[in-house]
Amino acid sequence: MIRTFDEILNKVKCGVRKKIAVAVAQDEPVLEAVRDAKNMGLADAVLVGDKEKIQEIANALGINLDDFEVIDEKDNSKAAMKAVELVSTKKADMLMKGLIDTATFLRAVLDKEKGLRTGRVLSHVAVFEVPALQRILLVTDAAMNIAPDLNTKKQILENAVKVAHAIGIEVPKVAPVCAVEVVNPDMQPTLDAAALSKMNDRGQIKGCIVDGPLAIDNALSEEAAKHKGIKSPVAGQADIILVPNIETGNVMYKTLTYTANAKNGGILVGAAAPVILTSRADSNESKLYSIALACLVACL
Ligand SMILES: CCCC(=O)OP(=O)(O)O
Repeated sequence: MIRTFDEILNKVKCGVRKKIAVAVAQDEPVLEAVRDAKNMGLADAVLVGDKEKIQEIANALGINLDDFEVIDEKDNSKAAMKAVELVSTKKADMLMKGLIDTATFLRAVLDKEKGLRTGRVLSHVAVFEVPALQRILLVTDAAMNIAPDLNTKKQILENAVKVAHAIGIEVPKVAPVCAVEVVNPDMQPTLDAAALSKMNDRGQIKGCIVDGPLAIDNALSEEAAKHKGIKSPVAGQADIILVPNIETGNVMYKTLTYTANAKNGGILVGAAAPVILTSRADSNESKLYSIALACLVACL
């Protein structure tokens, strides 16, 4: 069983160094992460952003910019578009969000002409190493889909299963979480959770075990499930938490990061290339883990 990001980093051995296009690269943790990814042989990077600021930060960190291509673009929207274009024209293999808000970054990713749309649902998959848990935990979707319907949730779930498989979780257990563990016709997420579970039973969703609705306590804790008398193949053992909406996902992401001492990484799946997407406030370590996840998915 995969328990740590160190194990995930050790798995990234597909041989070919990837190239990352970083949108708005003038940020300390971003530059530290791309430096470390380069030193570890994972990836090279093209840095798009304010060249003077990038140089200033690189000097302070002792990073030699000769090791990186730098494209000067001071406007954040244009820098994001330029980085996306590098990926869509195959000059880079993957895209990375730098010091730019998620909405502006995603506008470039979704640009109809130059963006990275594929026709599939794009969704965010966050991966956590939580000290209180004995396993790696995936949470989806904390950043992209605002209020997904059943069909979108199915595809979000499938994107997360793909990442779980890449990490080495062979048959991930998926908990579509809600506020209650029973189907309540007045609570749409419970209806969707039940439908996703039945779709999994009938082979419409493959490569995983889905069971819900579950609440977050009995998805994560066997004791809580036992105490509430819930019998489920997923209860207490969930590898993937499928949240009902972006608010739940984003709050869970930041709560785990800031109060549970969790390590995290995150990527967007379903685009024409892997997209490294963390919070601006996440650490350099978190951004490095996200690069590793993107490399793993790119090797599929
Ligand atoms: C995956 C989290 C996305 C997010 O909330 O980013 P920001 O904190 O930079 O807005």
